[in-house]
Order: sequence, then C-alpha cells, then structure tokens
Amino acid sequence: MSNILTTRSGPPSAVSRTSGVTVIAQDAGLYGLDRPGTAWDWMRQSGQPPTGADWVRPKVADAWARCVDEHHLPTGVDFAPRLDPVLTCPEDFELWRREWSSAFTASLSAMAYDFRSYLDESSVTLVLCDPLGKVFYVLDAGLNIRPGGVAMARIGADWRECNIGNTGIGTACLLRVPAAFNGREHFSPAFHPYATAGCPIASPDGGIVAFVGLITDRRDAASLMLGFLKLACRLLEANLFDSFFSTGRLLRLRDGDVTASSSGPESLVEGLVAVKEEGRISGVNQSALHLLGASTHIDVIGKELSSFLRVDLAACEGFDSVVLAHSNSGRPLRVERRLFGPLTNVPRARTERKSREEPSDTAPVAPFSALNAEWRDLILDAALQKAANLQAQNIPLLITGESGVGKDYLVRRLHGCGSRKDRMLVAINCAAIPRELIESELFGYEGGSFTGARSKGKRGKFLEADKGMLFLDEIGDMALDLQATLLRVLESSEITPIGGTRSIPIDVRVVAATNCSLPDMVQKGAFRRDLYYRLNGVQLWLPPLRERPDRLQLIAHLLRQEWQSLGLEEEKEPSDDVWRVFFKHPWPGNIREARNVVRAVLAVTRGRRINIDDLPRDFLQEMNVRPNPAPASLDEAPAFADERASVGRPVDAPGELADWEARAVHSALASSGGNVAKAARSLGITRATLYHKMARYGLRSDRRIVSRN
Ligand SMILES: Nc1ncnc2c1ncn2[C@@H]1O[C@H](COP(=O)(O)OP(=O)(O)OP(=O)(O)O)[C@@H](O)[C@H]1O
Repeated sequence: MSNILTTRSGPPSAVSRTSGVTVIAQDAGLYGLDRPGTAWDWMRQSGQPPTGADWVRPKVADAWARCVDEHHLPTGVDFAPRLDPVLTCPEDFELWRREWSSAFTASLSAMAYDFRSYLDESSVTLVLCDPLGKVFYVLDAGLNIRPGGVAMARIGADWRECNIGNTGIGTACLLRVPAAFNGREHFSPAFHPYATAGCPIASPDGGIVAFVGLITDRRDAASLMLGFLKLACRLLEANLFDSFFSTGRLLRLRDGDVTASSSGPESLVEGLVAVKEEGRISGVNQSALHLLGASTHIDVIGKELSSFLRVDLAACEGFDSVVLAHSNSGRPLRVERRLFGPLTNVPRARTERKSREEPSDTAPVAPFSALNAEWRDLILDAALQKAANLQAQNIPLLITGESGVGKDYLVRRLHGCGSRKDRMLVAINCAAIPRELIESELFGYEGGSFTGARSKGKRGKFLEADKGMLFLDEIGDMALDLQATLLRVLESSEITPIGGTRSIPIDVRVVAATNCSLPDMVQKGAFRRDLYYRLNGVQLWLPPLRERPDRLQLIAHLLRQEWQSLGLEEEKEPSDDVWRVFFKHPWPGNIREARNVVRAVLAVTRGRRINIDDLPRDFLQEMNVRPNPAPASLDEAPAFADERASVGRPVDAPGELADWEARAVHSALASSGGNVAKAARSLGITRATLYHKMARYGLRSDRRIVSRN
C-alpha cells in the first residue's frame, strides 16, 4: 500500500495500472481490486479524501470530501455519532413522529404485505426518517440484516451525514435526492459491512415529508436497492396523497384514450392532481407532472387546472366515471374524478415543523389523550378491505404474521362483513388436530367405515363450511401427505368422505394462516410448493406489535375494552413511565400478550393511576434482560461507541430486540429445563412460534445447548 500513498490527490489513477484507458470505478472488484476499499485505506492513512473520480464514483468522492472538509469527521476510525444540540430537538422529533406515524402506518400497512416479502427474501431492513434524518419507524426491527441487527436501525437514531458520515439515508437527506452506497463507499467503517440506500418522499406541494432508507448486509447491493426504493417511494407517495387534503377534488390521470384497450406502456403509478373548489391546483405527484408536461411543482401549484388540462369535470361527476381529456400539448389522458372524503385519524399535510414556541406535550412516548381518543385500527381496516376485495374475486388468501398479531381476529371480521356472513365460518387449527384424525375431520366419513366410527357417519369440516368459509389456521403444521389430499380437494372442489365412493361438490372460500415462513418450508421440502401457490393467491401480512407505530393507541384501546368488559367504574390511566415501557417493550406475544398484560394490570391496580409496580413482574423482567457480549454477532455488530455503551441498559431500541429476544428465548428454555411447551407458555407464544425463534437464533431445546452460556 505505501507506494500508492505518495500523492495528495488520491491513490494513483487506474490509467497507470491498466492499459492506459481511464476507468471510472463503479464498484468494488473491478480488475480484482477493491477500488473503493483501496481509496478508503488511502484516505485513512493520508487523512485526505481522494479527489479523482477514477477510484471511487464522483458521488462517493464528493461525500467523503464533505465528511472531511465540512463535517470535520475523523478519517478511518469507528467514531461515535455526533449530537448537534442545535439540530437535535427531541420535542420537534416527537411532535413530528406523532403527527405522521399513523399516516405512514396506514399507507405502509397497505403496502407492507408486498414490501415484507421483498425485504425478507432479500435481507433488507426498511427505516423511515423524518426530514432531518431521524428514524421514526423501522419495518422489521433491523432483524432482516442479521441477528443483532444494525445498531442504527432503531427509532430516534440520527442518520445525518454530518453525524455518521455518508450513507444512502443521510446523504439523501442532505442532498434531497435518492442516494446509495456500497460497503466501503461509506465514510465510517461501521457501515462497511452494509449497503445503504435512501430516497425522499415528496408531499403533493413538492416539499419533502420523509425519507425511506434501506439497509442490507449484502454490501454490493446499493444500486439494486435504489431501483426498488425509487419505485416504492413513488407508490408510497401515491398512497399518502389523500392524507394531505380534506376538501377539493382528486383527479386520477392515466395515459391514453378511454376507448382504446391499450395505449402503450403506462406508468405504474397513476398521475394524481388535487384541485381546489375554485379550480386551482393544490398538489400533484411526479407522474402527474410528467403527464401534464410540467417539470417541477412550482410550475403547477396554485395555477389554474385549465392551463394544463382540457377536461370537462362535470362529465366525470358520477362515481367511477372516466372521461377523455387532453393535456395542453395534445396528449390524450383518461381522467377519473372524486371528492376528498372526510378523513379520520390521518394528519393534515405539514411538511414544515411547528415552531419551537408552540406548546408541546413533553411526555416522550405517551399517547397523550389516547385513552379518550377515538381510534381506528387502520392496519386492520386496510387488511380487511384488501381481503374483502380478494374474497369477492374468489382469490385465495394466506394470512401471515407472528403469533398473536390478530390473524384469527382478521378472519372473523372478514367473515362478519362479507357476502357469506350468514353461512358458517369453520375454523380448523391444523396444529391441534391429531394427525390420524385430520382426514376424517376435514372430509368426514361414511357410517361404519372404520372401527370406532359413528354409525351415522360424520360430516367433515369442508361440508360444514359449504357455501361459507373455511379457515385453515397454522397451515404450516399440516403433515405432507395430508397436504397432497388438501390440494386435490382445493383443485377439484369435491370431497369424498372416508369409506365413501361418491364425490360431493363443495363451494367454500378457503383462508389459510400461518406464523411459519412457508417459502422457507417449501425450500426445505416440508411444505408442498404446489399447495403453497394454491393457497397463496395473495398474502396478507400483519405486523408484529413492536413494529406498529400506533401500538400505544392499540394498547389504550385494549385497556378501554377490558375495563368496559369488567364493568369498572373508575377509569385507569397509565403513568408516563408505563407508556414508555409499553412503547419500548418487544411484545413477543404481540396483541395477545398486550391483552393479557392489560387484564393483569387492571386486576391489581388500586386507584386511578397505573404505575410501573402494577405491571406483571415477568413482563418487566423481560425489559431488563441484560445482553451478554458473548455471541459473535454482538462482537461483530457495527455499533458506534455510544451504542455499545447502551448494552446492558434496558432494551430501548428495535435494533437491540434481536439480542433481547434471543436471550429471552434462551432464558425461557433454560428455566423450563429445555421443555419447549413450558417455555412457550412462559413467553406467551405458541410452540410453533418458539420453534421458529429457536431456529432463527440457532438454539436447540436440549439441556446441553440451552445451558451453554
Ligand atoms: N386489531 C385488534 N384489535 C383488538 N384486539 C385484537 C386485534 N387483533 C387481535 N386482537 C386480540 O389479540 C388476541 C390474539 O389474536 P389472534 O388469536 O387473532 O392472533 P393470531 O395471529 O391468530 O395468533 P396465533 O398465530 O397464535 O393463532 C385475541 O385476543 C384478539 O382478540
């Protein structure tokens, strides 16, 4: 290395090392060299950022130069994130987070089912940051990256470039444009094991409302992630669009002639235009700008719609009516119009922070007047709406999510509001029925067909559910040979009872649910691929409680429900500390656990105020599990100095949840002497979930392994 450290402008140019052709380094590994890595080593030793573009991409060289010259960050060392007291205003962040969390939750939840499988399959973690680069939402608690997760994938982490060096997220926040970096293109070595990408989410008036960031430990995946991220942000913007307006009209624009069946390739995201009563444009998304022939928001906001679009709005008065219009350049467009409805629970647009002087609620995580607030479960509503549409089209549904997130609850609500609500909903827990009985349970049997059979025979669950709904819960636990039989029935819509010769036609809507990863099971040969595709017409994923930004409102709702059902006269109100615990707790048993905790609390609390002492002991102990630094994953985790200092504190970050969870699982197994059923009971989760978690953390239930640490 030392021979290439002689120039102050960077490592020697690629020109001298190759055949005289100037090569712009795009990626690590060009000509077998880790080019950004070499440049980074050079920067570490010289203390200077490279100035040439032939060893790192110009964007990387610029970012490194900013880190050294403007942010004055130390080169080549793992440094603690800076905390700038002027830019870091916790009250602002809290206000902002509260205001936006539910809007993002609703939009994200509508997309999360689709996002989730991408994130899981590609080991990517998603974070949402406020306009200054502070994380207010983490989609998978950072667990996708590796057990332990990246320390910065936690709520409140500050990703600004001046704080931690260039990352896709911090640099996107600074430059207000999408950005992505591969491993050694990051200034801080803490990010060298990762690739990061960030992209702004624009509000309809052209402001920036948030940033979406992706982090993966596939450190060469930056450009791949960026492509996906840009598209995801356009979809998210479209989903959020409505939440900025309460009055006026929304026009949906698509390319092409209303009468033409095909008008060439279309943008995946339709154009959205918000128009005030008096006909002025108050908001547009990127696709609409393109369709209207404008380049920036400034060109259109506040201008008359008629100066961009020749359309007879009265003609699309009716619901679902679409009319043909033309942009001023003569481009044919299909236009659909609707009124913005009354919005509930969703904040109005505000892309600027409130001034510091405004009164703020200083309790950091308490849901203010959540106990009295009217609250709607937008995540459940979004899932229900999607499920109902799919059911109407007879598309099979597979509901996934951890134990206790509400899969069963969703199915019951779905049945209650669907066209088959007057027919039976028949639920089968595939894990609970003994293997040898499941066939007769599902398909029934003819009288006297086997020893012990009833003389009159028995109708199976399929027949009971005829014209209604059949809910196959814990489908991942069904034995392989039965999977083949089930598939046959689903394909043919006929059953033959055991001992019978006659096939009986059936008409059932099948919904399946699982907390296992069926794709993993398919991979391992434990679940039939063809059955997986048959059941998985569309997958609905319900997020774990710890990942729900509205978890405090949900817990407040459970509290209200429980005290009403107990007929208690005096309302009970959790203290701020209790709300903080509820917010930070990892809730491995999800909503089921929350309901149990709320019930226990109501049983012991005397007086109006619920204090920390009223919380169940084991629930509190779960928060104080002290992570040992033993596992390799912790040592290797690219934590910053102050993040490391937090080890041993009560868990307070989704990024630390994997450690917490691994240890909670470990300690439950250790105290149950390796008895999985007992350990699962003590954690408030099902056995299947516990096995899943044990596999994730490489734990086995025998005494030797469990007592290893
Ligand atoms: N959105 C919700 N609002 C209020 N209560 C809920 C909600 N979702 C679930 N619950 C409650 O949480 C508990 C667990 O829900 P449910 O049994 O549907 O979870 P699940 O995902 O099916 O769990 P498992 O995978 O272990 O079967 C139930 O008491 C249910 O009433």
